[in-house]
Amino acid sequence: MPSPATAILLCNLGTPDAPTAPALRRYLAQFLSDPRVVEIPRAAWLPILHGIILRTRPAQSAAKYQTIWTPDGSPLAVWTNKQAVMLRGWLGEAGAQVQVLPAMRYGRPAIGAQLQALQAEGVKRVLVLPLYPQYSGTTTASVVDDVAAWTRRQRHFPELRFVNDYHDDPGYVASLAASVRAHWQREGGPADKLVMSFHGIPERNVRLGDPYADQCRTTARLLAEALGLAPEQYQLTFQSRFGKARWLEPYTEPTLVALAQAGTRRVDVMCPGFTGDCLETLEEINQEARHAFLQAGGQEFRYIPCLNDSHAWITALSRIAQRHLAGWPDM
Ligand SMILES: C=CC1=C(C)c2cc3[nH]c(cc4nc(cc5[nH]c(cc1n2)c(C)c5CCC(=O)O)C(CCC(=O)O)=C4C)c(C)c3C=C
Ligand SMILES: [Fe+2]
Ligand SMILES: [Fe+2]
Repeated sequence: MPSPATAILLCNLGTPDAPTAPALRRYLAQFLSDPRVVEIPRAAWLPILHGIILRTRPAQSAAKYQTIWTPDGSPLAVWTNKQAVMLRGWLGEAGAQVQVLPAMRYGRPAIGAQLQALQAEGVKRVLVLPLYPQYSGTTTASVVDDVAAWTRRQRHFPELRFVNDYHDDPGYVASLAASVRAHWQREGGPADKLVMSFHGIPERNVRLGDPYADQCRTTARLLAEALGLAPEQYQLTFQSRFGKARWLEPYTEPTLVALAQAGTRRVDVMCPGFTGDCLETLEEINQEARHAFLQAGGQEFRYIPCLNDSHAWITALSRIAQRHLAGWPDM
């Protein structure tokens, strides 16, 4: 059978090739020299990046990756690859003949290399679908920049469409709600509080017009409504602060410590902005934040896994894709 003329590029952040300092240095150098991620002027930032950060952080981060690495590689890559395979299967069952390739903004497989492979196969149309439900200039726009860096080098490129966000998509919210209900069923009921931790960004980006914070708040509200939670039963927080500037607040770990100190005994903790488990969820939340909560007097820290390969999520993702593929031939 000839390969389909339409493809989806399922884009994620990317991850190092190995949990080692040299692999982390390559990955972090690419990530942190993206002007979408660090907006400090190049002339000031690059000496700090190469002279300070890339001398110390690679070894520290490698040690963290070692604690979550699997026999099949980095969890972020494992889940992204599995989601791509499942999405293709789901769309095929729905009668849409599409190729689905995973692609990473940093590291491999690179977005440009995957677009080149699709072009070589004769693909005529590509839907770029980032695995970020909430739009941010730091993530979604950076994927678009990378696609544009490839089109700039092509004389003739496929027709392109981009998904900006799906933070309020009913299927996405329902799949999150289903994951929480399944967790409550396993645990015998809800904890005292549900903490929804999203990746942070600098507060300045939001002041300058990045819609990310609003979209996180909307996702959290819709999820709470789907679960029938009153405002005092859940809390939205932001994690993974990087650097000294002010980031979106409240910060996840200090909030968990404050909750424990104020007498909250049991927490359910989830990361709705991450569609697959990765370093930020498995290490920063399920190891570091857990430790901080228990050290501060909390009794039980119950981590709720990301959507990963849940059927409700792949169904939601295939519906999001189908909506954006509508009107193209063979859909
Ligand atoms: C989900 C959305 C994400 C946003 C928004 C985001 C912004 C952002 N991140 C950094 C710095 C780092 N992030 C790192 C890891 C990382 N970040 C995301 C997602 C978002 N980042 C994911 C999925 C991951 C995990 C990757 C994995 O391999 O599992 C890291 C690397 C790890 C480390 O050394 O700590 C850095 C650095 C900034 C500066 C930023 C916004 C400005
Ligand atoms: Fe990040
Ligand atoms: Fe982190």
